[in-house]
Amino acid sequence: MQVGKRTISHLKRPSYTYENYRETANWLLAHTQQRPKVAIICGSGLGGLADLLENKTVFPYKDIPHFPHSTVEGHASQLVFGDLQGKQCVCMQGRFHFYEGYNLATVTYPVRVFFLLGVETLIVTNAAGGLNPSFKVGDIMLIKDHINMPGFAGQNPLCGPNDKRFGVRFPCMSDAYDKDLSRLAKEAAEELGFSAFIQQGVYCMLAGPTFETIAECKVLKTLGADAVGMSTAPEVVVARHCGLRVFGLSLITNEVVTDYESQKKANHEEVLETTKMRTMDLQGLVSNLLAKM
Ligand SMILES: O=P(O)(O)O[C@H]1O[C@H](CO)[C@@H](O)[C@H]1O
Ligand code: HPA
Repeated sequence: MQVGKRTISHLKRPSYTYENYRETANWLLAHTQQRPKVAIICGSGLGGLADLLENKTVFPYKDIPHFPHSTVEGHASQLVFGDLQGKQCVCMQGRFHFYEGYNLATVTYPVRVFFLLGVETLIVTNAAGGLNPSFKVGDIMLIKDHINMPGFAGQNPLCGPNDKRFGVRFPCMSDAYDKDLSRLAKEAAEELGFSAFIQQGVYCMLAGPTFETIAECKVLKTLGADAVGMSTAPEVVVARHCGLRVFGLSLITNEVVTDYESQKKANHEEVLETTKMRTMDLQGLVSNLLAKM
C-alpha cells in the first residue's frame, strides 16, 4: 500500500466537515458542465461500466480536493462524468474499502459529494462470493437487502454527530434497496435474455480483507445471506441517510468454500477473471435499466 503523505492523512482523518463535502462538490461543478442525477459505483473489476458513458469528462481522484484514492487492483482511481441513455451520470471507477485502512467517513465520502451535486439515484455494484447453493459463478444478484456486519460491531458510517443537512439521526433502513428500481432491473434483464443468470438476494458485508473461513460461511448462510463481500453496505447507509434511491447488484465471482474436504481457495485473481466474463452483460443491464428510469 502506498504510504504517501496524502494516503496517511486520509487514513488518520477522523471525519469531514460539511464544508469539505461542499468544496469537493463545488470544485466538480466548476470543472464540468454535467449535472448528474445518477451515480454509479463500480465494484472490483467492474470499472468497464464507465465505458458506457458518452461525452465523458474524467477526473483522477488525486486531482479532486479532499477525495481519497483506491489502492486495490481492479479499481482505477477516477471519477467519470458522462451521458448514458440520455441521462447525465457520474461513475466511480474505483471505490474505497474499510480494509484499505480508511475509516467509514472516507469510504463513503463520495456519496455525500454526489448528494451535493444533485444526484438522486445511486447504483452500487460489487463482486461477491456466492453463499446460496443455487447460485452459480457468473450469476448477477439484484440486491434485495444487506447485512451490515461491521455495523453490528459499531462500525456504522453514521456514528458520530449527525449533520441534519444530510439526514435524520435515526434513518430507516428497511427500505434500503428501491423496489421499483429492482423491478425495472428485472424487466431489463428479461428483455436482454438474462433470466438464466439473474438472482435476487441478501448481500452480507464483512470488513475483509481476509476471505471467509468455512465456519464463517456456514454462519452467514444460517443468517440468511446469499452473497458475501467487503463493501457496499456503508455506501448504501450513507446514501439512504441523505435520501438517495438505491439500486444494487452483486456479480457472483466465486463460490465460497463450505466443505473441509474442498481444495478450492478464494482468491482475488478468480474474482477479477469472472468480472471479465460478465462485463458486457453488466453493461447491457445497467444501460437498459437507465433507459427505463
Ligand atoms: O466489493 P468490491 O469492491 O466489488 O470488491 C470485492 O472484491 C474484493 C475481493 O476479491 C473485495 O474488495 C470485495 O469487496
Ligand atoms: N468473500 C468476500 N468478498 C468477496 C468474495 C468472497 O468470496 N468474492 C468477491 N468479494
